Amino acid sequence: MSILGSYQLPALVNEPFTSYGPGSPERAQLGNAVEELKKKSAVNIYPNVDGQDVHAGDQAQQTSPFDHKHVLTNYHLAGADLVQRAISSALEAKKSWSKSSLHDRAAIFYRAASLLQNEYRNEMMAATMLGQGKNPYQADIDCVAESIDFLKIFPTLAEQLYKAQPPFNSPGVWNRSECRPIDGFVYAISPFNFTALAVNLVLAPIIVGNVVIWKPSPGAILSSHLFNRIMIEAGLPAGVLQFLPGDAELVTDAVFANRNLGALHFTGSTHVFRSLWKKVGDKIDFWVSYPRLIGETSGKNFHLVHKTAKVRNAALKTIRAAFEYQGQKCSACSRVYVSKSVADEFIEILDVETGKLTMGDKLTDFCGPVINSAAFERVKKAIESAKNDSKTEILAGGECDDSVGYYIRPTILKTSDPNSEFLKSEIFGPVITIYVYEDSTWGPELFQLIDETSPFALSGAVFANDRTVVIQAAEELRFSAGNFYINDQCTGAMPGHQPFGGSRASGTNDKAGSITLLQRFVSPRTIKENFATIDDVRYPSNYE
Ligand SMILES: NC(=O)c1ccc[n+]([C@@H]2O[C@H](COP(=O)([O-])OP(=O)(O)OC[C@H]3O[C@@H](n4cnc5c(N)ncnc54)[C@H](O)[C@@H]3O)[C@@H](O)[C@H]2O)c1
Ligand SMILES: N[C@@H](CCC=O)C(=O)O
Repeated sequence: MSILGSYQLPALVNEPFTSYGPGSPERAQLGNAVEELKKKSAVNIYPNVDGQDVHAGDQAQQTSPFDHKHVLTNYHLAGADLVQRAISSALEAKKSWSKSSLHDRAAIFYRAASLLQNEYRNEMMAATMLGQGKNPYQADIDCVAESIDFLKIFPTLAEQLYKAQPPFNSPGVWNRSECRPIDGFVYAISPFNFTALAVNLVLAPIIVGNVVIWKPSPGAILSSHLFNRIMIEAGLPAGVLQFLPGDAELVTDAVFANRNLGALHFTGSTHVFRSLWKKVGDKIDFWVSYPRLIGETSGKNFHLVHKTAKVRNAALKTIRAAFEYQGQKCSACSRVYVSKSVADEFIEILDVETGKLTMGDKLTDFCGPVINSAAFERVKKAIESAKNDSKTEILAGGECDDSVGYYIRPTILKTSDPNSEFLKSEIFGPVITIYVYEDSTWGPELFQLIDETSPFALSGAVFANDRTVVIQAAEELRFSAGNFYINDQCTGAMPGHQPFGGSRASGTNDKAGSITLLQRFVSPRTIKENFATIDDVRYPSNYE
């Protein structure tokens, strides 16, 4: 549409969290939606290309981690030919999408936000809860609040990006800058654990005029499919977003067989991102341009508790950070360094309060299952190895039961070895490891230990009342975490509040839902227009 006005985008307002408290109408409505989904027979889901479902050949299933006999979806897998077709028509769709106005794109995003806020809220909540193993609170902050925030914030961020213009103009000259989408198409690969992260992965490129080939996670097919439907209903033109569930390697190899890859937008584990980086690097002469590689990956996030900390506050927030959503947040706290002077009190609170956490599939349960059998076996193996480690004791939890769902009790380990494997590697489950430090080691020795024990640098927190201590930790741990918290848990970053991402082995730190992320998806063009004419080739300095 022609723009015959200087439009202003609506002011940003965060989507509030819903309480789902006892007796609330929203709890009742959600309960109905969950029961309805439980009773429903498995939904057939297909790759969606140009807005149309494509009945592909092979199939797979998404089961509920609460009950692995409950098949939520039978989904069809995209083959290599379909991937090529999807890329070709996405590139065709890009011809008009890249020229559309930001306001028209924004209107689609706002419409999608409204659909998610209203018509689709409970369906999306049920899909995220049963599909990804979340309770109402964890699902709400993810598939409703954070997803809507992404839908609303991206147009505003794109507007800010577009507004950045060259500050200098010589007399008679007008310099302009335009944010073209990048060459080719964007390939987005999403993780299972956050519906909102899939939203971020596909929408960041789209708002600035790119087209996206999306391979959703097998652990989040239902919620991903629903989000794709919402975007279609909101008016996203056919071909701009191609939804391609399928075998991860097959789809990726088919995508990487096309020379027009403009960017990889990935969220998931470090080892997968590294393997993808290598594949792209190995074919550097093949690509039309230099594919941009954007990845937010794993973490080994810390809480550092000083002797001046409010101990109960630190312990309770540690429980939330470690065990909410069964520790399956990339930001989850998985190692705690606690001062010897307060360690007994801290551990006692941790132990007592963790023991009270309920686990199951009721709406009121605090903990649920881990996502699948592979995750269950991985976490169980880590707990087994803790049992056999002479320097590690299990203070709480450790019980694993996959008879119905993939349940693992929140587990607290304590190690006397500052270089323990349990302080280094990501387990990605409800397991936390405590290391008690001597108060005398506070300072460079302790900071170096925290900084260098693990290769990751995603999130971390310091708990202390003494301001000099807070300042010292914030300074000395500057490169140990991309998201740093003071007297708060190291999870729960919100778009527009605490843009999220980490460096080192944790990723390229482009920050989900931020202007720095959008910058990765534009290829600026500078335009200089000169209103003056010349009639002599020489400059004054050329005259004798
Ligand atoms: N830093 C962040 O913002 C962030 C956010 C969420 C999750 N994570 C990380 O993600 C991990 C958990 O998520 P996950 O289990 O979905 O991760 P994952 O790496 O197993 O899978 C992520 C995506 O990659 C795909 N994939 C897997 N193997 C592939 C291959 N060989 N080629 C191409 N694609 C492949 C999967 O199908 C999925 O879509 C954890 O390590 C967590 O820390 C990081
Ligand atoms: N924004 C979320 C990201 C979690 C990643 O899996 C958090 O900070 O907890």
